[in-house]
Amino acid sequence: MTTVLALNPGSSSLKATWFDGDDPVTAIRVDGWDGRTVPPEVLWQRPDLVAIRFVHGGERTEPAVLDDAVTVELAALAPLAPLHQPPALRLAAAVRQRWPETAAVACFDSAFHSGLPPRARLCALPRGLAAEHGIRRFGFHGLSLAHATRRAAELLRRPVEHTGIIVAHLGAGTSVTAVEGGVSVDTSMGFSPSEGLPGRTRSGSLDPAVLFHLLRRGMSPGDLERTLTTRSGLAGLSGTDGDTRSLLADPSRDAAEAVDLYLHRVRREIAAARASLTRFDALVLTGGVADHNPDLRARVVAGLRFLGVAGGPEHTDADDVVTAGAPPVFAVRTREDRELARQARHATRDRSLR
Ligand SMILES: Nc1ncnc2c1ncn2[C@@H]1O[C@H](COP(=O)(O)OP(=O)(O)O)[C@@H](O)[C@H]1O
Ligand SMILES: CC(=O)OP(=O)(O)O
Ligand SMILES: [Mg+2]
Repeated sequence: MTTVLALNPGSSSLKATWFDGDDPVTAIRVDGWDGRTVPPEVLWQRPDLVAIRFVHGGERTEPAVLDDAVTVELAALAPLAPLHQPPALRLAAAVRQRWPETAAVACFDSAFHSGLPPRARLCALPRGLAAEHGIRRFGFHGLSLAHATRRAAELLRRPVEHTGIIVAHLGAGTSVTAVEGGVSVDTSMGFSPSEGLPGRTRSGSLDPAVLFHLLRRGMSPGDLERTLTTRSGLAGLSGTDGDTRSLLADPSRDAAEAVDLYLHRVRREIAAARASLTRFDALVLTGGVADHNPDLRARVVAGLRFLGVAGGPEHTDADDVVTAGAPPVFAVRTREDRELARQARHATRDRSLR
């Protein structure tokens, strides 16, 4: 049986899970990971195969076995995912150095969105300019979405081809995606994981005039990028570290306003996603916030009665919570690790390397 190490460098944590076949045997989570040093416990035991989450795969639609050429290609995308791509590249370098004989597979968040239709993929810029600079919308959180979509179809007891769902991934990064027939048809993150909803430290979408204004007032492009990616979002609004646990424990008005804005923006994005679907069979909530905080889940759902979503009786199904309604709400536990292991096994199934 193949052992797989699944590595998920998120913007607020590093998660590692060892699988024996399909079964997770050990998992560790390093909260507040600095993205620079690779903690030794993450590389404690050599697996047969390593799967590494890269949020940005550019135009790639499938996982790729990491070699020098793929690494150079992924490094070129670092400016489009500054919180994620450099740490993932460091992790990949450490893995390849430690276990040069072991295949390491890059699995991409963006690949789940490779079927976005033009209306969701294009940016409303001059076409020539967008083409010259490779500007288009990609979408992220795809490994989480792939698992959530599969699980939602199981819970609906229907083939995935006959489902229309909205998935809100509520983690340190926040996104909402409309998935029809198992395919992403629209999503709130775009060219980079900075578009759309505010995150723990990311501003999310802003009027572009805010950027011109700050640049004209003397802020450098580098400072602007750092401010919008590491000092904004829930952290910037509240003066805390932006973790929902810190926000909910903070009695200040700023923290309460940050939570209110977050919930409002998540609901607004869910309502917008409904316009991208021809059918709406379930709302799926996933990501660290949804996994750990039933109260915040209920507060998102409480404002969505106009979509037919309502807080009804709940039951658990394996790791997940089903709230009855038409459509129902599924709190699907985030399992990017399972998806990583699945994709890496699939990508290397014909290789003698394993
Ligand atoms: N026990 C918990 N209670 C409430 N919120 C939590 C808890 N654990 C994690 N979270 C929330 O989940 C967020 C992290 O989500 P996660 O999806 O793990 O992020 P990432 O993958 O980007 O590191 C934290 O910022 C925090 O807001
Ligand atoms: C894409 C993204 O924002 O990921 P995470 O929530 O893991 O930081
Ligand atoms: Mg994450």
